[in-house]
Amino acid sequence: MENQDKIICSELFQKQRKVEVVLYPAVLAWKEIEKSSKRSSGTSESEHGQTVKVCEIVAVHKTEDEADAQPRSHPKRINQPSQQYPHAFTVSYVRRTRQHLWRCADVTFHCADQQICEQWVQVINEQLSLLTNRPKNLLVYINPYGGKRRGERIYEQKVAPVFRQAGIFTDVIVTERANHARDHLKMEANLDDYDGVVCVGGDGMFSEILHGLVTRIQTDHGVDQNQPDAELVPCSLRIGIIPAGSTDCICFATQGTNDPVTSALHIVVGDSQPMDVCSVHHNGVFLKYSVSLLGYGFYGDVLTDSERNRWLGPARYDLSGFKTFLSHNYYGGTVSFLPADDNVGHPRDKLQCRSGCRICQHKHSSKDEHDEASEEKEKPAEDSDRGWNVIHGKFIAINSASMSCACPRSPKGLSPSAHLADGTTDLILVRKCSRLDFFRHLLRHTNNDDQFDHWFVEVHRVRKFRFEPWHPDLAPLEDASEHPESPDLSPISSLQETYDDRTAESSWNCDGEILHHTAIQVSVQCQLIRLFARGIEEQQDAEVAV
Ligand SMILES: CCCCCCCCCCCCC/C=C/[C@@H](O)[C@H](COP(=O)(O)O)NC(=O)CCCCC
Ligand SMILES: Nc1ncnc2c1ncn2[C@@H]1O[C@H](COP(=O)(O)OP(=O)(O)O)[C@@H](O)[C@H]1O
Ligand SMILES: [Ca+2]
Repeated sequence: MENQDKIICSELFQKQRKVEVVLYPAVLAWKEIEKSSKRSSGTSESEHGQTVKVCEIVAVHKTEDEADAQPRSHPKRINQPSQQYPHAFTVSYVRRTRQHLWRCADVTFHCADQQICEQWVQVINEQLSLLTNRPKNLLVYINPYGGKRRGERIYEQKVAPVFRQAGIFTDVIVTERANHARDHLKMEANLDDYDGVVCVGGDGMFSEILHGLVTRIQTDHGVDQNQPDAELVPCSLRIGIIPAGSTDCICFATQGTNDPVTSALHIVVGDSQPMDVCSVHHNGVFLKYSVSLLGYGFYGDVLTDSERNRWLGPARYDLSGFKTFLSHNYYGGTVSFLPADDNVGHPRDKLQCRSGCRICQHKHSSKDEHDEASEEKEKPAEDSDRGWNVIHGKFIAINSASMSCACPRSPKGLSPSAHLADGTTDLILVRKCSRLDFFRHLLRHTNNDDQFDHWFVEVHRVRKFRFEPWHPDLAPLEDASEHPESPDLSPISSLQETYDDRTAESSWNCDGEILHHTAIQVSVQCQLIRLFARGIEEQQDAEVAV
């Protein structure tokens, strides 16, 4: 960096070392300039200094407390250089640790001159105030009931201190009932007062915030959500997720971890990650939005069963997962889908969506999308099915993953290469197969093997899809698509005897909420919302240059 780029440069004192500290427009850098004679480690002086991106500085403050201002390792020594440097300021910044975890680290610089100390604090604060993407006012909703019921404690102990340190003002609402947050956002909240909304809870709680916010924006703009082809208005407020639920898939899949402090820091630095939203309709009536999993069959049944055991907390999913696996139900139906264009890749191309993903950035301009939508509306009725594929079959699971759906149970997720903001969803069809085969498929969600590499699994990247369960009277007696060489070798097939796949229906799991209709039409709304996140960072991005 050139000399003229320097905003301020001083010789200061840090941990018994004299350092040259320089603030550039985008970077704070410090480097030892004089080897301390008192250093006991005997290690050679570091050639390279340390740097922190200005956009990752959380706060700077004058270190008022004497104890903080003095280096702590040698409190009794007199004639320490620290005595010549009685003034100090502390810079708090984002430090990356393992596995996408972020922590707030402090570095304290000591100076001889009070004015220089104050000048540093002022100049760094001025640089921070230029970062216009940082939120100043947030509306926080806490679900005290989700996950292990620790939402309030997590917020008070881990998140509120970080917001305070960063000077963020918050209005906090602890919900008193299901849909409290949704209704408040829809009808009461004065959205102009805030730069973002924070959700403390799991995927179900996120779904409440999503519905409240998206519905409010559409109402304010006179958009009718019941029209499946309506052009929805994107939300200007970003949403932050503090994970305090049972699966926390939306948080995990957008930042690589479900850690509350990491989430708080992504909010503080003002990250922005666009995200697709699926709109779900039944016969032209709006049902729900979904951002992660829409699952019929296995994941619908797991969710239905798990709600009866909510008292078990997150473990309810393990119990219900096991029971649902044993019951080995399958469901007849017809799936139709509109494939995505080739330029968004394929679910098996192993191109994972990461921070700054090129596929997501390549999204069609809004104009193109608008033209496409109008074109579709103008088509004559007999053409409206053009380009659609239709599959009839018996399915153990029909999953639509609009993002990877990575979570602690499955760190690579249901569709490891799904993208957060490409305007598509990955439609995974798991046909009727043996229990052992289905077990192998499930197991592959937890290791490096390809979960799509089975004869009974197919996956398509789509922009829209529809599902129609087989009507009992109209259902074909045999499904021609079944694999002839893979009979169900289940040792406990007696469990199946009373199960009639011609009449049975499952339910849809929509981001952890049950849908009350089985026949649905789904359409992906490209980049309808934005999160305080940046996608999962590649390992080299994660290293702070030193
Ligand atoms: C032999 C071991 C097999 C293990 C297979 C595990 C596969 C797990 C894939 C999980 C995908 C989860 C997708 C996200 C769903 C959530 O939206 C939903 C609600 O979350 P929350 O509100 O935080 O409770 N969670 C679920 O539906 C739970 C699915 C658990 C399945 C075992
Ligand atoms: N105060 C409350 N009392 C009861 N239920 C609530 C409350 N606030 C939110 N909910 C509901 O709790 C459900 C689960 O919330 P969530 O935070 O996703 O936890 P989990 O991940 O454990 O399912 C959601 O359906 C949400 O609507
Ligand atoms: Ca997507």
